[in-house]
Amino acid sequence: MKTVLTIAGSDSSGGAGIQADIKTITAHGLYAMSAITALTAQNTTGVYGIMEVTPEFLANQLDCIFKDIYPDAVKIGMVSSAALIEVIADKLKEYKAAHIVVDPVMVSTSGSRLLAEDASKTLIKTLIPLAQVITPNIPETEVLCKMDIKNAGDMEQAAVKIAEFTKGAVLVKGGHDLNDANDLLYEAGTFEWINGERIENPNTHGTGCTLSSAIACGLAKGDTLSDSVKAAKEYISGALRAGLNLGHGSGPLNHMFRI
Ligand SMILES: Nc1ncnc2c1ncn2[C@@H]1O[C@H](COP(=O)(O)OP(=O)(O)O)[C@@H](O)[C@H]1O
Ligand SMILES: Cc1ncc(COP(=O)(O)OP(=O)(O)O)c(N)n1
Repeated sequence: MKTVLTIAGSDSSGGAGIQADIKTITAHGLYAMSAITALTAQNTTGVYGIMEVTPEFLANQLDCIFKDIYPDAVKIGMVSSAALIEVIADKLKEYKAAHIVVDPVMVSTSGSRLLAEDASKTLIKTLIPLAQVITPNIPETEVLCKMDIKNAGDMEQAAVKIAEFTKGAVLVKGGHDLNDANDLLYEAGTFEWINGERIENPNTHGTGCTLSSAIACGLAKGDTLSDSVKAAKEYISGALRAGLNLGHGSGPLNHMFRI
């Protein structure tokens, strides 16, 4: 059985973070493992508290995983501090991890900062260059490339700029575009638009986490990046279309849509 490791934060409401990743990986028929970077007290209305693990404890989790069940792909989500980012980068290099997907989670859609302001530089310098693909949403892309994004042309320009300092591919996600849900994959100097119909559903909590772990599943199975992204996009659309109306805010996706 193929295995995927998620390194991310826990979402107590189960919609994003580690919980969304494990649901996604399991729904793809792969074996899910997790290294938790932080606990969040969170629900569909917002993030009300964050408690980080220590760098030593994160290192301990990663050693336990890599020495026993080697992951075929690794997805990285919320990592809130520079010290934790450095531990992850060191361990991924030590164990020669492959097929790394980095979702550069910075701020939740509900407006909470999930990455310390001073940690962005460490993320860019140490972790992002290890990734086969990074998956920023539009606000994260604006931070990474220091430009405003208003249209598809800006997304293309931003992807090229970001690829100058990442060694891998860039997937600029279009979920925050109010008209379309078109994502742009920039890989080895080539643009590929992966278009999607915008689904009218206010319950989009965890879309980014779900997309990145679904991409990791494709890569773990040996699919190309392009095919992995297309399949992940179909998975997101299915989970949004199936609908689920839980909580008082932006609720979670329906991962049971294929069952
Ligand atoms: N309403 C929607 N309809 C269809 N696809 C969506 C919708 N909202 C987000 N997506 C898709 O979900 C994925 C995650 O995108 P996005 O919401 O931008 O990320 P994040 O959760 O990191 O902010 C992307 O593939 C995006 O196109
Ligand atoms: C623990 C944790 N990790 C990540 C997020 C952000 O989730 P994401 O899917 O990127 O986007 P939103 O759910 O905020 O739209 C989170 N909230 N919690």
